[in-house]
Parts: sequence; C-alpha cells; structure tokens
Amino acid sequence: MAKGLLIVLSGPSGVGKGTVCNELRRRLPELVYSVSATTRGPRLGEEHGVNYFFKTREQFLDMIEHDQLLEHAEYVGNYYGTPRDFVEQTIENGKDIILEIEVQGALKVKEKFPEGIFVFLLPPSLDELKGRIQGRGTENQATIDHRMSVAAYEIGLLENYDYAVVNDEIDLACKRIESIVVAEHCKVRSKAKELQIGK
Ligand SMILES: Nc1nc2c(ncn2[C@@H]2O[C@H](COP(=O)(O)OP(=O)(O)O)[C@@H](O)[C@H]2O)c(=O)[nH]1
Ligand SMILES: Nc1ncnc2c1ncn2[C@@H]1O[C@H](COP(=O)(O)OP(=O)(O)O)[C@@H](O)[C@H]1O
Repeated sequence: MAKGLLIVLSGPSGVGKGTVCNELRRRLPELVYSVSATTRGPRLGEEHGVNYFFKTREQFLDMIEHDQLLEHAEYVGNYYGTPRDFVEQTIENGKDIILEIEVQGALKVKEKFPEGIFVFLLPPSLDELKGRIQGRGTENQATIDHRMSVAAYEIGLLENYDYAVVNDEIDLACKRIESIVVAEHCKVRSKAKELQIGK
C-alpha cells in the first residue's frame, strides 16, 4: 500500500490556520489531523484531545524523555509537540495527515520527512494579521505584541516551504490547499507507488 502524504501547515499567529483547518475538515473528510500536546492553557471552547492534549510542564518533559514526540518547540513561553506514533501509523496506513505546527517544529519534521509537503499560510498584509489576532480576542496586548514580533521571524523562513498560500478569503485559501493535495497525489512518484508500477 502507498504511504499517505504528510502535510505541514505553518503560519503566523492569527493568519487563520485554525479556521482554514476547520473548513478543510469539512471539505476533505478523509484527511487526518494530528492533535498536538501543549503546555498552553485551554482557550474558551477548546477541548482536551480535540484541539490539543493539554499537559503540565512535567508531563510534557516526560513525553520528550520517552521519545513520544516527533518534534517539539517552545513558542511564546509554552511547549508544543507532535505525538509521534499517531503520525507514523496514519501514514503507514496510507492516509494523509496534516500537522498544524510552527516553523521550528516544521524544520525538524523536514529533516525526518524530506518527502513531506510544507505549506505556509500568509496574511494579505501585516496590518490585516494584527487586526485578526486582536479581533479573535483570546490574547492580552503583551502576548499579541510578542506573537507579532515572532511573525516577522516566521515569515522570514518562508523559503524553506514548498507552497505559499495567502489566506485572503477562507474559501480561496482552502481551494488552494485542496489543489495542492490533489496535485501531490498526481505526482508520478506517488502514482507509481499507489499503482505499484515502475521502480
Ligand atoms: N512545533 C509545534 N508547533 C505547534 C504544535 N501545535 C501547534 N503549534 C504551533 O504553535 C503556535 C501557537 O499555537 P496556539 O497557541 O494554538 O496559537 P494560534 O496559532 O495563535 O492559534 C502556532 O504556530 C501553532 O501552529 C506542535 O505540535 N509543534
Ligand atoms: N480569510 C480570513 N478573513 C478574515 N478573517 C479571518 C480569515 N481567516 C481567519 N480569520 C479570523 O482571524 C482570526 C484568527 O484566526 P485563527 O484561525 O484563530 O488563526 P491561527 O490559528 O492562525 O492563529 C479569527 O478571528 C478568524 O475568524
């Protein structure tokens, strides 16, 4: 059986990663989502095991020690990491999986899975980005400022990604990502494995 695609989606805070992923869940029901572990506290409406596995710092460090994370990174004072087994099993089972993770983690995944598809979600402008984080109303001003300063660094790493998708309108951004998934499945490399032809 051909392996599934590993898709990494990154982008600055407030660009719309969560919103786009929710919409993609509806449009691409076959696509599997990796649920990350984090030491960040839950926001209103976020559920353990659905949005994140919410962990204490000790529990998180224990996961690192037992090699349970494919990658992890510190972002604006909290740890975030991708549970390894779920990702590896999903790909082995021939299903596509999407990891919504920040840039340092994405670069580590690229070292381990160079065949992964790396997609960066861009805002139409930095002003619009700031407006979206503020509009979401989940962070205080100091955290917003911190996240905006990280955004410039993150966008500077764009050239490590395969695709840049502007999230001007949710519908268009989702269509672009859907097109990427379709195109990647049509690559000769993938097709040959799927059909068990060629080398
Ligand atoms: N490296 C890494 N980053 C993650 C992981 N899960 C989430 N992130 C990223 O951590 C950052 C902060 O996430 P979050 O606190 O939910 O804030 P939001 O992106 O503003 O909604 C975002 O860039 C996420 O993509 C993970 O497992 N590993
Ligand atoms: N294309 C878009 N146009 C306008 N607002 C958007 C768009 N995409 C997302 N948003 C809004 O921007 C805010 C941040 O989106 P969110 O998905 O939480 O971002 P992220 O997960 O990247 O931090 C939310 O209030 C969301 O409704």
